[in-house]
Amino acid sequence: MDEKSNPGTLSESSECLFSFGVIADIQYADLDDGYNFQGSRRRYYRQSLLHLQDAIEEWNKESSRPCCVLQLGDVIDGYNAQYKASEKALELVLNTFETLKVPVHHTWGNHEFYNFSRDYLTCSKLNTKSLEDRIVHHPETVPSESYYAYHFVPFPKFRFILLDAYDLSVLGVDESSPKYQQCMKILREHNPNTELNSSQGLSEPQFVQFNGGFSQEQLTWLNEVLTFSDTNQEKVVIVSHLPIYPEASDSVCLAWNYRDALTVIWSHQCVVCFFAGHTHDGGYAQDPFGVHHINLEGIIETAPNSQAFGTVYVYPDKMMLKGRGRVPDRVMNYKKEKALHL
Ligand SMILES: Nc1ncnc2c1ncn2[C@@H]1O[C@H](COP(=O)(O)OP(=O)(O)O)[C@@H](O)[C@H]1O
Repeated sequence: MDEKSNPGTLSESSECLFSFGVIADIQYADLDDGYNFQGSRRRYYRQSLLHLQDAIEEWNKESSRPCCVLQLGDVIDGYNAQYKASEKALELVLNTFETLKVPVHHTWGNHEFYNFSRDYLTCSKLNTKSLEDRIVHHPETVPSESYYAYHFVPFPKFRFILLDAYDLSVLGVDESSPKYQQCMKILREHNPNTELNSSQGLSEPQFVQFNGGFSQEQLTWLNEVLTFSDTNQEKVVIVSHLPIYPEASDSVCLAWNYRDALTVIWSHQCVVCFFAGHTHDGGYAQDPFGVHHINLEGIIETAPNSQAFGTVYVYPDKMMLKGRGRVPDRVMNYKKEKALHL
């Protein structure tokens, strides 16, 4: 399904319940324009901050303000580390987010780990876990401190889950730690290349250093939250920096163990959609279980005369993404027998 429609003009059978904003791969740096590794896509490092300002301005003036914004990771570019500008760049971006009149939920991507350690991020304003929801009498739905993931309820019967796609990763972890050794072992088992960022010759091209995956512990937690949501007839939106569905993404950009995440999600009814960043090109596919996978176009590769963000309008029977600039509109119907009865 790849319908285009305008939530503003579509004749609605029911009213919009609430909305939320989405934005990905800002990758700000105080640098002249450059290119991606392949040299095929221009990157607008300074412009990215102006794109963010523009998005915030639009969200702030929407007649019915979004409940929150989901920032899908890679908020500043890895180049900042090279120029010892990481903290300054982060401060600029976070100061810009301060002008947003609704809460922002930050996801962590590879560029966060090029600039900062996991410990640093945990103590930074990029850790928005304080916005999490705690379900009373359900300790199994409380995430462990060993990964950065949480869930929250922006509107009754709708649960949002932020996943940590770098829970298994060699990025951001101390090289002397057992976790680093374990993750390097996984990576080397799947990638014999000297340059671990290269996917050349790999049967599973997602096993590159700039990706990561989900630990069994995190997947078990996800399963518990989805079980609760199924039982309570909630609708669920999942967010991760890395995509998990091959038909919506470049195969190199997928999470290492994307199949494990899909297996968990597919064993539940409640998941409506899965938002990811990382690819910059954008992508969409609905999987055989009816879950909509959206890879959002990245701000960093968005020309000054365009835009790349969206607002998702939530209805009792569907969600509608209204894209701005190079983000297309999408209609995401709920699984037929599972329309929400309010
Ligand atoms: N095929 C490759 N071979 C070697 N290094 C690569 C390759 N592709 C990407 N890299 C490196 O991996 C890192 C992440 O790549 P990049 O395209 O910048 O990721 P992102 O899309 O997240 O910005 C960069 O340091 C880049 O130089």
